[in-house]
Amino acid sequence: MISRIGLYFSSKYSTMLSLENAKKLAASKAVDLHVNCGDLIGIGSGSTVVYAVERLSERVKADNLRVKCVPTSFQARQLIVKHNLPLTDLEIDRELDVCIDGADEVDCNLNLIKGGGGCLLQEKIVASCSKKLIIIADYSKNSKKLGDQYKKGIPIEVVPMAYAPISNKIQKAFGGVLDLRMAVKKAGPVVTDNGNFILDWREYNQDSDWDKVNTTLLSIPGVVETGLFINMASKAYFGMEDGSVKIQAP
Ligand SMILES: O=C(CO)[C@H](O)[C@H](O)COP(=O)(O)O
Repeated sequence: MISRIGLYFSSKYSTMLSLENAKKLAASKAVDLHVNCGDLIGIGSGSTVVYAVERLSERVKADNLRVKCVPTSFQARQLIVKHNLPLTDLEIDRELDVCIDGADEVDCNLNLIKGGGGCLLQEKIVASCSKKLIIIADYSKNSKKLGDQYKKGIPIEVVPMAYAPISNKIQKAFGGVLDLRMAVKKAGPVVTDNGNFILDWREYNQDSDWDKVNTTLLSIPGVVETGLFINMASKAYFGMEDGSVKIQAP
């Protein structure tokens, strides 16, 4: 089901909305509609989540909203701390009301590619402990099939010593190309918050049964988690170029 929440910006924004403004629009709308006083919230990772935390912080100050936040990454933890929001974890709070997170791509069935920022493992754990996963994104993330928009590949977090045989196994089972994600401003590969490597899987079959593929990938020894979030999202909010918010629900 897809719906639109009217035009929020008048003449001032009559030109096309930038990606940053679209992210902000989606993030604010999702926080306003899905966060209630007393909630335990999972805080996702990435550039769109920055706007969600800013909106949360505004509501805490303006409306005396009481919330506690569980981060999905080092970046998310820093955001929570920067905005003086109460920090908690899954040892203390095991079931969360809502998790708000970004995505690299959202298909027409609300299946997601995540992990472009390398934080997929903790994101998936926190989302799995939340009653609902709300996705916030700009219009460029909205697609029909996984791979239509996001061309960098499906991120797969792996134990470092196993990255080469895992690449071979995936290539043999499903085809495509696997790249070991390399760091920028550091020699060698990206090392995740959990001390693992990331393989980005490109040129896969876009018509795959993603649930099955995900299960098969997870059965390979050394695969820690995949960036395929299948049947996990409750709703996605997209900030659109025309200043509206598109809501996608199952
Ligand atoms: O999965 C993620 C990080 O690992 C992010 O949610 C995803 O990459 C989207 O990020 P952004 O909001 O910057 O577009």
